[in-house]
Amino acid sequence: MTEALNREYQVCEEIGRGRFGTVFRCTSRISGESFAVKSIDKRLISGDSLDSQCILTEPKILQLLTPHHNIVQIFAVYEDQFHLHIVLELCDSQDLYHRIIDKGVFSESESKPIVKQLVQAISHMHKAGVVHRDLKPDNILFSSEDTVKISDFGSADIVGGGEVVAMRGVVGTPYYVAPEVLAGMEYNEKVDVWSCGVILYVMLAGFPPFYGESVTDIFDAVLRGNLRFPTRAFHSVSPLAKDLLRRMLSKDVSRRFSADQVLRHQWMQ
Ligand SMILES: Nc1ncnc2c1ncn2[C@@H]1O[C@H](COP(=O)(O)OP(=O)(O)OP(=O)(O)O)[C@@H](O)[C@H]1O
Repeated sequence: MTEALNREYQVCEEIGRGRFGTVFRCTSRISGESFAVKSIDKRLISGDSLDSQCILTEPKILQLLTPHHNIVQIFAVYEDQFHLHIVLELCDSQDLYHRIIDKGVFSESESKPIVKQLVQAISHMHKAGVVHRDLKPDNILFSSEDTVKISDFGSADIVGGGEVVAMRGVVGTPYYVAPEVLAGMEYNEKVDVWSCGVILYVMLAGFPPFYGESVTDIFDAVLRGNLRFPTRAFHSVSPLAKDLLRRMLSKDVSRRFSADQVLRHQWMQ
């Protein structure tokens, strides 16, 4: 562990592991307050790879976006020859992925406050020219029972000075990734609205809108983008919720809602 980190924080138990690092709970030696610290061993990542760009992108983007009530706050970065330590707001309430597994299905009134906070954070990101590109329930953390915090900006990118322009490159997770990304086309910030639409659908239905037995089948289903609302899962879902889902999951990017349009939709009121 980097000496400077140890001087300021007492590093405690491991709370998670990702592709690039291990996350520990830590406490400030001054205030006694708890935080999370994501520690990356730079020796495990080859110098000029895409992965090494990812680890440096995350603190840079978090610094750009902080503070926002629904984005994990960054407090400090410590770097030495071998390690990068990112001190973050501690989000120790169950993440959305595990909530979905435990609950199965959310009612509209249960999903609304979660999705609203999510879209408020997405709108803030997009205004700053940041596209997350990997929104999925595993990256939606909670700092308390009902406060959403978007995390894991390792796949995010900054595009233009607050102006989001066209991007390329396949980034994301099969069920949640937008069709234009898979098609290898240029894409923009609306890929995050698509992913958020998939998240809302999964919460209301208990299963994803575009499904397949293998990764290739999932990709094919996403590319077809044939949105259905099976009666067994949607019989009690309101027409307004379905209307919003259609607008968030529009294959035609120009017709797909922006984050601000989603926030203004009647279902959100
Ligand atoms: N601020 C935080 N507070 C509490 N737990 C966190 C925090 N950030 C991350 N974690 C936990 O640590 C785990 C690893 O997080 P990390 O961001 O390194 O990777 P990841 O989300 O699994 O994504 P990837 O491997 O795609 O980068 C997460 O699954 C989460 O459970």
